[in-house]
Amino acid sequence: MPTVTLSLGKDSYDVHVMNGALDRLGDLVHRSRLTGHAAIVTDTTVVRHYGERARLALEEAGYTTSLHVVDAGEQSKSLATVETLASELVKAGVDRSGFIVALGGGVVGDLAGFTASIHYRGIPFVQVPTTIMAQVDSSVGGKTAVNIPAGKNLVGSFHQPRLVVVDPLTLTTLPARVIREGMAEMVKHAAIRDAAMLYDIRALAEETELGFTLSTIERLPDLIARNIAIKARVVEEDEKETKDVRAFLNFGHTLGHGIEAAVPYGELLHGEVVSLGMRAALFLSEKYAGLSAHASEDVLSTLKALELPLVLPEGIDPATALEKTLTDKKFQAGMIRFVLLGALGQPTISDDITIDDLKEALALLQRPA
Ligand SMILES: NC(=O)c1ccc[n+]([C@@H]2O[C@H](COP(=O)([O-])OP(=O)(O)OC[C@H]3O[C@@H](n4cnc5c(N)ncnc54)[C@H](O)[C@@H]3O)[C@@H](O)[C@H]2O)c1
Ligand SMILES: O=C(O)C(=O)C[C@@H](O)[C@H](O)[C@H](O)COP(=O)(O)O
Ligand SMILES: [Zn+2]
Repeated sequence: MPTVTLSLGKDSYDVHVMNGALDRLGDLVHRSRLTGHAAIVTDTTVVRHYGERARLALEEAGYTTSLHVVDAGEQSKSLATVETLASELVKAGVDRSGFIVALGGGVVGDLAGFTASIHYRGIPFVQVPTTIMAQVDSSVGGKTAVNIPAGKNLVGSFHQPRLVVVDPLTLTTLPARVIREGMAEMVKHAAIRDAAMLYDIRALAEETELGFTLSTIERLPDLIARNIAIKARVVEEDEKETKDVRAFLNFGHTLGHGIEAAVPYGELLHGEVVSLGMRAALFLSEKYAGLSAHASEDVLSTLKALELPLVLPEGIDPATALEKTLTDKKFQAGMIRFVLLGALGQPTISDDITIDDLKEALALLQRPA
């Protein structure tokens, strides 16, 4: 099975990618030397598909388990859910020798990871991602967070998982919209580190007509592992985002997060706003960083092949999106740190983007691509 190792000193861990890995979860967890009670955190949709299999795999390896189910969707990434979950963990008898297993998409991973980072001042957790978004991006790297009304991911922590177990076969039950939005982060990885991958993503989009068949899934582990490796190398270089390297993973996210927070959380999926944010960032990259129109088109055509949004949906007020963008974490000392591309695979960070530039980019998003 492809295994990607994140080398982060005492916080190093493996990401195993294998069709069927879910049924080997107990064994893999055991090999990572975790002991104690396994508290499985999942959502109302994922529990129906994979809850029992995860529980069984852990119990067969000798773990006691409990199941903690939150509502499916972005609205569960909240401080209120953290409090409910933490109370449930206490009630279930999860003590400091226990650990959390985050079984689900990026919402469950971010929420469960954040809870693990503060519960009893920190317990270990394992990521078992079940969406493309979570398998190629959110389960790796240790960023955990919840949203608050002021903005996306504004309350969070860095807490690396002890282990990540990726089973691409779990993607067979994903709705097409969730597949598409997850692949936006693959496009991001391609844009910042691996331009050739744009062709593979387009081929996959055409071949599957956006629903994964079993024969496609057979080929997914390599593509997923390639994305994880891109992210792993960036995280190893700049784990806590202090060196202007990890911020590259935020390509398309600054305006994206503003747009995401401009409507009730969950109305637009994360990958959808990253698609919009990437169109805006490509425009600003052409204007300020010398990105060629041809390179820009390469990325845009991939987003189009995935049928991801490139125009602001009706009902999104650009002024609200701008206001929410101005509270993004990338603002420091009143200046926005914006990720641009000088060329495909060559991201840079600019401090020169002004509010007028952001307004111009939002105006662009109201015109057809
Ligand atoms: N921490 C990070 O580095 C990082 C990176 C990228 C995204 N994120 C966060 O991830 C979140 C988005 O994650 P997401 O796109 O996975 O959304 P999600 O977790 O809400 O999952 C999308 C939907 O798919 C359902 N689902 C999950 N797995 C399924 C399966 N196998 N079969 C059927 N249905 C399934 C879920 O119940 C949900 O309704 C956002 O909050 C975003 O901010 C975090
Ligand atoms: O891991 C990272 O670093 C990323 O930026 C990955 C992003 O895809 C992800 O959406 C992340 O949660 C955004 O981080 P934030 O610090 O902007 O909240
Ligand atoms: Zn993201």
